[in-house]
Amino acid sequence: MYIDIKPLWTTIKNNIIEKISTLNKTITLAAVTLKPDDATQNYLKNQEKLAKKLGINYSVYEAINRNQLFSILRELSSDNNVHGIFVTHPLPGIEEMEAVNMISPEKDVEGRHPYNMGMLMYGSEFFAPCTAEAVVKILEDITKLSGANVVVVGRSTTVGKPLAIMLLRRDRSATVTVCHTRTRNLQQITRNADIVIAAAGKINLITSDMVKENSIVVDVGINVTDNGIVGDVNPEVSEKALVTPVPGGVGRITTIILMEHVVKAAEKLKLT
Ligand SMILES: NC(=O)C1=CN([C@@H]2O[C@H](COP(=O)(O)OP(=O)(O)OC[C@H]3O[C@@H](n4cnc5c(N)ncnc54)[C@H](OP(=O)(O)O)[C@@H]3O)[C@@H](O)[C@H]2O)C=CC1
Ligand SMILES: Nc1nc(=O)c2c([nH]1)NC[C@@H]1CN(c3ccc(C(=O)N[C@@H](CCC(=O)O)C(=O)O)cc3)C=[N+]21
Repeated sequence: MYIDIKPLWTTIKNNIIEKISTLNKTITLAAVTLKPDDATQNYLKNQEKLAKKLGINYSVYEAINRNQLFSILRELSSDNNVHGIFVTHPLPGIEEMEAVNMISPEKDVEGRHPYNMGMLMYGSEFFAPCTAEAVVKILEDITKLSGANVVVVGRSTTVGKPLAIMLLRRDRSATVTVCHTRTRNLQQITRNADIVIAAAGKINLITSDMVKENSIVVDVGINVTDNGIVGDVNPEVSEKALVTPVPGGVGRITTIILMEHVVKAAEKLKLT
């Protein structure tokens, strides 16, 4: 079966609309990219669509090299009219920590600056990485995490690693296993999981024989094919487990959470 994420999406959207109306000012999100891959281009397109729908001012800045990328990030960080800065991952040929370090932590709506990452380690999730937050919100909506065996496939700094940290937080207390390309016997590990989170970017990585009957499978993958967007989870898994769809799953919640974070940044910046 597939999980319907629409109710969660609508709740977050309504919360955003209410906050925007009380703020009563133009909210601005700036997206910064360099050599965007297909999944990134899809995300930027969806960000633009949603920002427009919510009345959030939105622009994309495409840098052509490292110097230009860094100067754009510095300029946006000191621009009082900009509330949130989003920088795409991957950034080919660029040391990512150096790039995210240029963003003012108060505008770092994806929680990627070392300050916000450090806060996350202490359990403070003011700006948690949006996809990790999306996965946690989806799971908290449908299941009990305490003591659950959760397997995260993928260890990126944007998704897998922060997600593992968030699932470990005392009020969630999942038992977390993180897998990657050097993991041996992935199938054996995922078969024992109550919850599998696929965040690898590999089509059909998770097949039916790899999951337990009636488990939950969260598909984070966004793979662009000639026939549209597909995730990391083979569709046959939905006959055995409860699965989040792609499209219309984690990606949709991620995008609305990004907008929620921009509104939070605008609220906070107003006070300071
Ligand atoms: N739905 C959404 O909102 C979002 C979707 N995405 C999508 O999720 C996917 C992952 O994104 P991201 O984390 O940024 O990607 P990265 O490429 O940065 O990381 C991928 C991770 O998956 C691991 N991996 C890759 N192949 C395998 C495999 N065969 N077996 C086990 N582990 C594997 C890699 O291992 P190793 O470290 O060993 O290389 C790595 O840790 C992409 O498709 C991306 O487009 C990303 C963000 C948000
Ligand atoms: N710093 C950074 N953070 C990210 O979170 C990040 C990134 N870089 N780089 C690229 C990947 C990919 N990604 C997507 C998120 C949502 C959709 C999304 O909402 N997609 C629609 C697809 C709709 C369609 O076009 O069919 C859906 O899933 O319903 C897509 C892709 C975030 N990523």
